[in-house]
Amino acid sequence: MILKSMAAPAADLSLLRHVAVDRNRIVHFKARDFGSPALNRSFWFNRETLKSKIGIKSLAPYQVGLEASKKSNAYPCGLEGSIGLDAVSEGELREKGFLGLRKTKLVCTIGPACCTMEDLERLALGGMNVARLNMCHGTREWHLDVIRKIKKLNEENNFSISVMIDTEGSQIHVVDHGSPSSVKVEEGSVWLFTAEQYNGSRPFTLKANYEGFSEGIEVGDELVIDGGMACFVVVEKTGSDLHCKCTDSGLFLPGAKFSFWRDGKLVKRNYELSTLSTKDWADIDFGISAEVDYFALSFVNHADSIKHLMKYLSTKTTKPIRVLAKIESLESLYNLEDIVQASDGIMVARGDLGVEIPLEQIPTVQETITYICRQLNKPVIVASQLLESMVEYPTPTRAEVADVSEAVRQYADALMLSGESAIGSYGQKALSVLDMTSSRMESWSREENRQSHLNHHKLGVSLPDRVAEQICNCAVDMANNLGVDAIFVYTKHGHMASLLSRNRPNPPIFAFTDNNSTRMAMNVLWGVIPLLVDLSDDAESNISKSIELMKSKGLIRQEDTVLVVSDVTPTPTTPLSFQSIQVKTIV
Ligand SMILES: Nc1ncnc2c1ncn2[C@@H]1O[C@H](COP(=O)(O)OP(=O)(O)O)[C@@H](O)[C@H]1O
Ligand SMILES: C=C(OP(=O)(O)O)C(=O)O
Ligand SMILES: [K+]
Ligand SMILES: [Mg+2]
Repeated sequence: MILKSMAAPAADLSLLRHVAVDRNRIVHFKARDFGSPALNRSFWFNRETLKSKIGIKSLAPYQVGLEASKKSNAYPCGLEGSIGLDAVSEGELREKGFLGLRKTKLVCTIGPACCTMEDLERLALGGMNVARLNMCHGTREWHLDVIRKIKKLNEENNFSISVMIDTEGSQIHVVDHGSPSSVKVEEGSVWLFTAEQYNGSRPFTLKANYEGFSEGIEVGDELVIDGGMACFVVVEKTGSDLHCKCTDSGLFLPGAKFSFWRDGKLVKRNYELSTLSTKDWADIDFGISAEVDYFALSFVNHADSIKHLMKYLSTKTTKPIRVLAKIESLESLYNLEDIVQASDGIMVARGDLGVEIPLEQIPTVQETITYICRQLNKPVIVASQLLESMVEYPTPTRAEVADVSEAVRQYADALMLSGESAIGSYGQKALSVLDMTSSRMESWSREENRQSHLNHHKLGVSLPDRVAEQICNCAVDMANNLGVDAIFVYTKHGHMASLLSRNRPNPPIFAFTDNNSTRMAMNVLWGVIPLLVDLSDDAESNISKSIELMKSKGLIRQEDTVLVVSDVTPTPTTPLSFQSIQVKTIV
């Protein structure tokens, strides 16, 4: 499939790394040099461009497919004005056509390395769908400033970037180890772990943030720093202080997290810490007043904390804010289905998960969580260390690219950057690596027809719910079998869009809504492109209006086929409302 290292005949193609053609007749060019923003991602050309640029002969095995293509995949520029589609999706659609739209959503953690207006704009143009603010770091003023910038960009540049607040949560960690940066730990050295105030004059002393940190811990227990950055054995316990001898040398990073192990199993100890601390509640209030779109709740152990927060939100604001549960503790894995059911979505927070479960279990746990989320129709974000080496280096390791590809192959809804964007020097490049890698894996999955192997647990209980679910399952089957260009759906709360997305269709799902919260919430749904439009009570007129608008902008064209899932408006003669699937060929 990949036509490797083609000798590029034209000078401006000399940077091409490889050329690939997929079965959708999309030709991908990859830049050799990530340094050029213009060549920083795959390119899609139509066959005319191909002929003139590199000579169609060199693509002989694919010529039939290319010639048979009923139209080029690139779209001409149309009229100005808004049709409720964000500028980035519109640009991508024009450049790449329907099948060129990336399905996997991208979340970027905003930190000091990417918080100017220009940085945020570049991330938006690079494909960021959601900006994540981690309340573990920075002040509320700093976060508010970022939120305001994002909202301004959304308004002025017609972007659609959602804002996510990620709570600090209650977790035991090191607050002071005597140095502002990392400290090397030598094998055999004995360290004092204490919750007491520590003046920094004693060497080998660490202060923990919670006085009960050593409750239930015994001499002989193993103490693991950050999931393996260094290991100790507890050699003495005096009061709540622990004297620990290093058995495996390594590093203490600022804010290092630690876990205790006995007989190869995690020692459970911090249940009494509530998932939401006093500071977290204040951060939640901050998020409500800043009108964010999602809360990601750290260290959720039980569904109750999600329900509690949702109830609180319903009394505090009329704007729906979606609540995502971060799966990052051993305890949460015991209650996984309940947590997934209770939340609006999940984040596989592999950073802290790796402190609580053995690292080799993370890939299978990730796959299980991703699977359960799709079964229960909840979006899932795979997070942490996807491209960790890019915090420092301009290219990822091969293994990191393989990790990203695996998450996409598992059909995760979204991928997240942490330090890569927050503090790294190559945040935009990291984003473009996610963009390229996910696009490539998505097209491979389509070629392999992998989504046909997805089988689904039945969700609906009531008849209307079961009907909606069946309509969406069948609609996706039809859309794939007919090879339609796009799916259109009209949705108030995003439910129908999510039921379509759950089936991971080949064509993109254009989800029209008149509710801005729904629009922003759909930014984490796989393959869904949200559009904010005025919707009337007349479903048929909504359909024709949206098709006409898209057509007038040159975004859909004659011969394009659209599969439309919509409600049918009740009339005096047919007072029942029901849903329909229609296939429309644009004339
Ligand atoms: N708002 C911020 N201010 C300063 N530094 C930040 C901010 N957000 C993130 N960072 C930095 O980026 C790193 C990676 O982000 P993240 O994964 O969210 O946090 P952590 O590593 O604490 O789990 C953090 O360790 C921190 O150094
Ligand atoms: C995403 C995570 O949470 P945080 O960065 O807040 O620790 C994680 O632990 O992987
Ligand atoms: K956090
Ligand atoms: Mg975490």
